[in-house]
Amino acid sequence: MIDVDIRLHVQDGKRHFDLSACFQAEAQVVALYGPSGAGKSLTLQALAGLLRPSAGHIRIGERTLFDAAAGIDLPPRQRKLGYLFQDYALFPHLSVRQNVCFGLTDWLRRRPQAADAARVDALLESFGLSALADSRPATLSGGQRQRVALARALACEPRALLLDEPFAALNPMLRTSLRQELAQIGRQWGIPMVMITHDVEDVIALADLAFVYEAGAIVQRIDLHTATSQEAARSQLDPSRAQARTPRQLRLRALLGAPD
Ligand SMILES: Nc1ncnc2c1ncn2[C@@H]1O[C@H](COP(=O)(O)OP(=O)(O)OP(=O)(O)O)[C@@H](O)[C@H]1O
Repeated sequence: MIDVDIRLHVQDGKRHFDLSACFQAEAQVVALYGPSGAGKSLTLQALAGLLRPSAGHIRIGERTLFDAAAGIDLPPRQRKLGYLFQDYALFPHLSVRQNVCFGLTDWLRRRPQAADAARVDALLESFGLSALADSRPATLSGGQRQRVALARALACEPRALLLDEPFAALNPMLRTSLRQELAQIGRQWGIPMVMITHDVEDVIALADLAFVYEAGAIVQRIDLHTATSQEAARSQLDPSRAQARTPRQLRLRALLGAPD
């Protein structure tokens, strides 16, 4: 269960932005969807503990990560969340294995402990990265880089994964296959995910629940499963509807305000 109710103000000189985001979700994959500049990334940064809201609370499962009234504000590391940045933010001078290990080591302890090293090996194996373990990010394809970033985000055994536009850096052909991969990873690891996206197809392919953002607020909640069954019934009643997209896709695209 993810329970978010936050107010946040950011300012840069004369430019400022107010966010008021409130959502509750009991779902494997939650999408934050909406136009550029609507406040999705600020929400994700607040969840991760990189930005401090002025009011409200953030709870994931039994844990309170932030509660302004109770004076609770866990530092990012203690929040136990994996963060996948839009451009993956891999360290160019480190190998694939060192990138995946990064959160498990520090300046004093440069090598992971045996149990951590075994988990990293298992992660590299399950992400198909073992043969690339000693390679640098610059020599990898976009899909391989995404997998390294995901493996790194999972290495610390997070309670939830935060994904900022996980497919933005990929070409359209790769997007389709990596959406399926990400869905499989979510099921396999049983980790809830909060995903930012601009792309309706990401929402349709992956999300259980979507929250639509507009100008710093959430204006709509869409349950993708309910939408699917309603549309299935509708298409049986009216099979003459457009063929180019499935009825489910059309219904969801309409809900999300996407062009046909
Ligand atoms: N530190 C800051 N100071 C002032 N304004 C900021 C700051 N950080 C973000 N903003 C503004 O807040 C608004 C929301 O930003 P945010 O990054 O959350 O949007 P977004 O919905 O994630 O957009 P995108 O989909 O393009 O990433 C934007 O107009 C942005 O310019």
